[in-house]
Amino acid sequence: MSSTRKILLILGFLSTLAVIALIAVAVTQNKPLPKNIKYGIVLDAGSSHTNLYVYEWPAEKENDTGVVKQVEVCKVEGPGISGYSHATEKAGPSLAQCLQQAKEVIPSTQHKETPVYLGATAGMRLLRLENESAADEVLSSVETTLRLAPFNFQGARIITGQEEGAYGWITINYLLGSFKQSGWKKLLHSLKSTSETSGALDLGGASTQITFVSKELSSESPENQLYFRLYGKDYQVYTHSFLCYGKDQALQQKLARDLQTVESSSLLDPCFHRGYQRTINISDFFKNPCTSDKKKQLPFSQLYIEGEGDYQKCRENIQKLFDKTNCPYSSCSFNGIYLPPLQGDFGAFSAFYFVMNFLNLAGEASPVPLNKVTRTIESFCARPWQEVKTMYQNIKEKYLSEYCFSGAYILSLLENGYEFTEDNWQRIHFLGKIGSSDAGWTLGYMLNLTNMIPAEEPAVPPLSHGSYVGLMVLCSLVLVSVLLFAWLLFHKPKCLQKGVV
Ligand SMILES: Nc1nc2c(ncn2[C@@H]2O[C@H](COP(=O)(O)OP(=O)(O)OP(=O)(O)O)[C@@H](O)[C@H]2O)c(=O)[nH]1
Ligand SMILES: [Ca+2]
Repeated sequence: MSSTRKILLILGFLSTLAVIALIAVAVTQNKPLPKNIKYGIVLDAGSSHTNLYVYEWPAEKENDTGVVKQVEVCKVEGPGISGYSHATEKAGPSLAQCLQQAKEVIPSTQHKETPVYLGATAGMRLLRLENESAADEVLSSVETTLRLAPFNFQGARIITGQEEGAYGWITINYLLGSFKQSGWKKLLHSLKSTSETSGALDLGGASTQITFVSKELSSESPENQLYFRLYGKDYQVYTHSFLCYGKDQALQQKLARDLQTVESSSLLDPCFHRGYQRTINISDFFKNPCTSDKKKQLPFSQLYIEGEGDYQKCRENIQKLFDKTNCPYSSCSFNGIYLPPLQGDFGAFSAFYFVMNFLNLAGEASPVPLNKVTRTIESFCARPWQEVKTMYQNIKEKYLSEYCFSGAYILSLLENGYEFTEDNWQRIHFLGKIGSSDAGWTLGYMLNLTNMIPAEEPAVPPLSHGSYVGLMVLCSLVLVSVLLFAWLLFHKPKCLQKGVV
């Protein structure tokens, strides 16, 4: 064997060895590391009920956007915690069953390090206004129960309407991936310049929130203004929470107004179906801070409501809840509250979604035009109660009987309250979940309290580790081939010379 051939063989052998070594490195480097999962628990103590959420995320990716996922939701049996004002010691124990469920979902080795937060919203804000000591007792009862659970208790408090709006906005934009894109996606997005955030519309039982980024946000109303720096970008956000404008309290407000003009103990209500009947107790009715300013002495203790099923009349009736007469700012929604011009897309969740989804108007594929929405609600309201009840036998009567009112209320709030028009109505997206996570304030609350949203963008290499190793292997292969080719070209071995091969 000639010496050139020997060298060629050795070179070939070495290159093969190098390639094998590189592939081995690539494979071992990319072996999935043992999963290190972290968990967090948030209890949403709403006015109508409490939900317990369990979230999980990979420990090493804590600061990436979109990595925290909801893995469990547990609906607490019975009323919201504010419903325990007459038996405050029972508020905490009502959470036991859902805490047990959380214990089963989260591996026991992780219990001690899993943070648990409870945030109470409008129901407790109202109870605090009505009876502060009862509200304190309810909170200390839930705190006692949560401290006894094996998790890392981080607090139980009433959150403000501003926080509720802000965290709802953070949740949906975190889940939609509006805050940050990494690697190639970021480049694509910067080319298309589509890194806009979505506004958030939340309709609860006792309050409703509107939150969105506004370019024209002036300093007219500082209490409606929020500034965030998230992943290296500044956001100027408008938010407002209307206490007493959640759908249950809006109905109470409407009935309080109706009671001002009733002449007998029976009332014909256009917002309920024909043939529907309901009785309400007057004695407690005006204790509620949402109705107390309409307090009136009445010669009867019970009010008999009978449905009339008239959408137009119902809308007119509801419209009176939105006072548009005075506005001390450049523009207002209602009741003299500042509202800058509406901007961008909106995600509408909780009761906005429950109601529109029931009426097949959530338009998951493409938004349903406003005139079709109106027609559908109008014809739903006109259906007799017996027919509705027979058709939807497995829906709770409380929910079913109120879809007509709720549909009309949602349209009033959005059209008359916030002044959405036929055009920008199409920018409202009714959504219950984004991926596996419910839309709501809880995820944003946890992300904030666990410092999982950095103010500055973490320095992330443009390529993932896998792509980096792959690219290195590819480059090395190309380099070896080029070297071999060059060597063959300049030192043409005898075996390759004409006549020899
Ligand atoms: N149709 C229907 N209504 C629901 C459902 N869950 C809750 N609701 C009702 O929808 C309204 C809003 O519910 P939530 O968003 O849970 O309200 P909440 O958090 O208890 O109330 P806030 O403290 O004001 O936020 C209430 O009137 C509930 O009774 C559901 O699954 N279907
Ligand atoms: Ca809520």
